[in-house]
Amino acid sequence: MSALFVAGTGTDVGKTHVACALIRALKARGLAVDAFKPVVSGFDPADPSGSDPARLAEALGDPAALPRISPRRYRAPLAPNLAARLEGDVLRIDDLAADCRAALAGAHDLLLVEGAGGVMSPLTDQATNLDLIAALDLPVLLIAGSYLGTISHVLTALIALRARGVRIAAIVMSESLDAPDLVQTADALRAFERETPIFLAPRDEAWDAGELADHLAKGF
Ligand SMILES: Nc1ncnc2c1ncn2[C@@H]1O[C@H](COP(=O)(O)OP(=O)(O)OP(=O)(O)O)[C@@H](O)[C@H]1O
Ligand SMILES: C[C@H](N)[C@H](N)CCCCCC(=O)O
Ligand SMILES: [Mg+2]
Repeated sequence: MSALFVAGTGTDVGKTHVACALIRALKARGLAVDAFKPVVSGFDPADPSGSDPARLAEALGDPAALPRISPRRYRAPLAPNLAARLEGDVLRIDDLAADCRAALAGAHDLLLVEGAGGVMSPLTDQATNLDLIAALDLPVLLIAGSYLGTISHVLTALIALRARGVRIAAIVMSESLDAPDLVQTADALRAFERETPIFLAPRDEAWDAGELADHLAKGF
């Protein structure tokens, strides 16, 4: 195992939620897991508790890891390049890729790299999450919601990823609020996507990512 890029079909679909559950499941299986989110926006330094890096750090069991997990943290809840510019920073894809490569060089069985927004969301003024995924040549764990409309978003993301030769390790459909039936939606997606395994993440306190962890532990 080495690293997975946790990409979303959009923002707020469940990337961090699934990544945290996967971290817990892999740690429970004795694997050395780490996480990295190259840039986070919507980050409140006065109250970082609900932020992506804080949640990832908590799942790792290392709350002090927050600044290491996300070295580039911006306040505005906007695309990273816009949020950074409001604070006088200009994000460059080469810098983000270099940060990710440094994290990849760390000691772990598996590193989860979480993007920002969806596959085609901008990270810089000229580069998207997909450009970073391609630059790093990482396989993707694609996270989708289960809201009405998600099937188009998943299939579109898959086309974009495959157009750049990106390998997809698995798809996780994370149950959205006020959404149609999760199982029915996943079955409807499977009718169009037969190549990649699709795992469900129901909105259930008892759910854990054990099945996904076991699948990934076999290699991807
Ligand atoms: N399966 C689920 N069960 C319970 N809560 C969920 C589930 N999926 C997502 N959520 C909740 O939905 C919200 C958005 O999820 P999350 O923060 O993981 O999205 P994201 O894709 O990481 O967003 P961003 O693009 O900001 O990184 C969070 O409050 C999260 O806890
Ligand atoms: C602030 C939010 N939670 C994410 N971190 C950033 C989402 C950027 C989406 C950009 C876009 O695709 O329009
Ligand atoms: Mg997130």
